Amino acid sequence: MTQTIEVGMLGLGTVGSGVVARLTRAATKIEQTQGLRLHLATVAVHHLRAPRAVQLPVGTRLTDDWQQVVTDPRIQLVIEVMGTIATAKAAIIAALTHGKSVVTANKDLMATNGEQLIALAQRQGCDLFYEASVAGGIPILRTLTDSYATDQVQRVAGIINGTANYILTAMTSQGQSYQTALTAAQQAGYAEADPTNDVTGLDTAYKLVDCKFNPNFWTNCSA
Ligand SMILES: NC(=O)C1=CN([C@@H]2O[C@H](COP(=O)(O)OP(=O)(O)OC[C@H]3O[C@@H](n4cnc5c(N)ncnc54)[C@H](OP(=O)(O)O)[C@@H]3O)[C@@H](O)[C@H]2O)C=CC1
Ligand SMILES: N[C@@H](CC=O)C(=O)O
Repeated sequence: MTQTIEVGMLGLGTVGSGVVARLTRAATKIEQTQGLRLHLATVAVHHLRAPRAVQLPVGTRLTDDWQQVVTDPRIQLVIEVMGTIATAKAAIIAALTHGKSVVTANKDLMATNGEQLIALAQRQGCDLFYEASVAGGIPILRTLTDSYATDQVQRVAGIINGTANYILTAMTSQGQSYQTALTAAQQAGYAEADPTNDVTGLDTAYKLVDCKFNPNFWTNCSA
C-alpha cells in the first residue's frame, strides 16, 4: 500500500528546482520502489514573484514565510535548500522541534553546527539527512556509513569543489579569464550565489568537516 508523506521545502533556487524536477519525474518510480508518495505541500522562497526554473506541481503552495512550513502540523518532512547559516539553522531547529524529519544540502550549516543539530534530531526521534551536502551526486556519506562499516578511512582524494575545477579547466584549456570562467560557473549553477567559499577553499573544507560525523571517518577536524 502506498503511504503519502507531506513535504515542505525551504528554497527554490538551483538545488530546490532540481528537487522539484526530480520528484516530479521520478514520482512513479518512488511509489513503485519505496511505496511512498512524496506530496510537495508548501515551498518557501524569499521573493514570491521571482521567475522560477521549474513549475510547481498543481496544488503546491508558495509562501515567503518559512515559519509556515516548519510549524505546519500536516508537514512531516522538511527539505532545507535555502542556504546560509543563521536562518537555515533556526528553520531546522524549529522543524525538528515540531517533530519533523529534515533533509538538508547545507554543508556550511552542518560543518559549523552539525553536532548540535544531529543531537537535537536524536532527542526528537527525527531523521536529519545531509547526503546532498557532500558529493551528493556520487553519493558518499551513506556509502561510508553502510558499505564501509568495518573499515577506517585513511585518505580521501578527488575533486571536491566543482566550481574551482570548472574555473581552472576553463582558464587552462580554453584560455578564459578568471572572471569569465567564474561568471560561467555561476550561470551553470556550480558556484553558489556568493562564490566566496567556492574560490577560497572553504567549501571544500566544509565538505570534509561534514564527513567527520561519519563513524568510519577521521574525527579531529572542525570548521
Ligand atoms: N548549487 C549547488 O550546486 C549546490 C548547493 N548546495 C547547497 O544547497 C543550498 C542551496 O543552494 P542553491 O540552490 O545553490 O542556492 P540558491 O541561492 O540558488 O537558492 C536559495 C533559495 O532559497 C531561498 N531563500 C533564501 N533565503 C530565504 C528565506 N529567508 N526564506 C525563504 N526562502 C529563502 C531563495 O529564494 P528566492 O529564489 O525567492 O530568492 C532561493 O529560492 C546551499 O546550502 C548550498 O550550499 C549543495 C550542493 C550543491
Ligand atoms: N558550489 C559547490 C556545489 C556543490 O557542492 C561546488 O562548486 O562544488
